[in-house]
Amino acid sequence: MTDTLLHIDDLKTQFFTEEGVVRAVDGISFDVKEGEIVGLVGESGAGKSVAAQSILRLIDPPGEIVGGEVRFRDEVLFGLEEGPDGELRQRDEMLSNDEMRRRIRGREIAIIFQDPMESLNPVFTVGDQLREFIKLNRGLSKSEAKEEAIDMLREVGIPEPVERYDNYPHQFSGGMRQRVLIAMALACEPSLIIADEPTTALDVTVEGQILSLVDELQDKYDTSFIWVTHDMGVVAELCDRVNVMYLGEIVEQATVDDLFYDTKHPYTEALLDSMPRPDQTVEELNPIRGVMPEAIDPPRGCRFHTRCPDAREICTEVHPDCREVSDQGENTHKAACVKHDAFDVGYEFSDPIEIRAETGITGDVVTDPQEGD
Ligand SMILES: Nc1ncnc2c1ncn2[C@@H]1O[C@H](COP(=O)(O)OP(=O)(O)OP(=O)(O)O)[C@@H](O)[C@H]1O
Ligand code: NI
Repeated sequence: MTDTLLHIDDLKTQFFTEEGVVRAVDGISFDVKEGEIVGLVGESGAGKSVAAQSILRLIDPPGEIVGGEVRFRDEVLFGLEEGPDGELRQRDEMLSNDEMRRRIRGREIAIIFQDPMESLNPVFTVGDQLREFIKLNRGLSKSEAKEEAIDMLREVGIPEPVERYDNYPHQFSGGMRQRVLIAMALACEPSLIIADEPTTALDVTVEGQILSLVDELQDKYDTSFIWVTHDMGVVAELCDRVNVMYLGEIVEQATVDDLFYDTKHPYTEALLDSMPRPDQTVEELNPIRGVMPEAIDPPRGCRFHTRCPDAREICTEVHPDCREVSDQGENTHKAACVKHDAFDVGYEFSDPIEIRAETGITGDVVTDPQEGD
């Protein structure tokens, strides 16, 4: 059996804005096992980045993690409990900000962002930045750290690493800069790397090269990954297991094969239908109808019902949790859709609903007319 590295339970992160409370991450649970690549997939605004940042407690005001638990091995990265006054407070075992900074971030869990220029300083050479990072985090001497930095550049496929060491970030292409960030992430041999759409800005060829590099490095170092993407093609190529996110929630959770060949949630189906495939012409592509409602005022019942082709009256009333829907055993395939027997709320006797016209063709943002809960 493989061990659980990261355990996320009912995690909630909100932004307290003037317009109201944005429920960006609204009770998600998933695990990452040792050596596994776990996908977090969904449309823009689903809450993927906020989820990724919440794991490392990188949420700034007006945002706040308001509930749930994040465990890394046997350490509590985030956890609340009810105090004697009935108010929620941080648990004693929860790591301090200082411990998060010194022991966890970068060393145990590294994060790679979409835009490398945000993580690389334009006024220092790529080599110097990598060397300083390694020196600081691994307590090596300057010359040892430089040697290690050059090795890492070679490892991630930068040609002529000795010469490239002295280049500035702007002298690197986008793909090469992402390779540098991967080198930086790997430099402390973390157990987990969280990658937030690092290949989205790259063209498909370069993206393909980076994905195979990650695959290779993952094999070699046995690093676990959380790979954030909106692209089901990337999921298919890279991931072992997948979590599909919609409006702050995980609506389906399965192995890649089960997700693609035994899809259980209509939203996942819609995502897969909208993905270009070699056996399809462009005309056959089916974009998902409508746009995702705002996380500030999510629809009642199932949050996807305003866009769902399978929606019935019951879907406007019952808010489904993400539960086991396969008969293959526990924790194999979960979905948050009441059309499955596991829910037993009378879906089959419920009337289909007309999807309101404005959610369809025009693509207007739908805010639910019903008052929130
Ligand atoms: N600083 C902030 N203040 C207010 N709302 C925020 C803030 N950051 C994120 N949000 C909101 O949280 C929700 C989730 O955003 P998030 O960036 O996690 O989405 P995403 O799935 O990563 O999308 P994308 O694919 O575009 O990166 C969105 O509704 C977004 O508007
Ligand atoms: Ni994002």
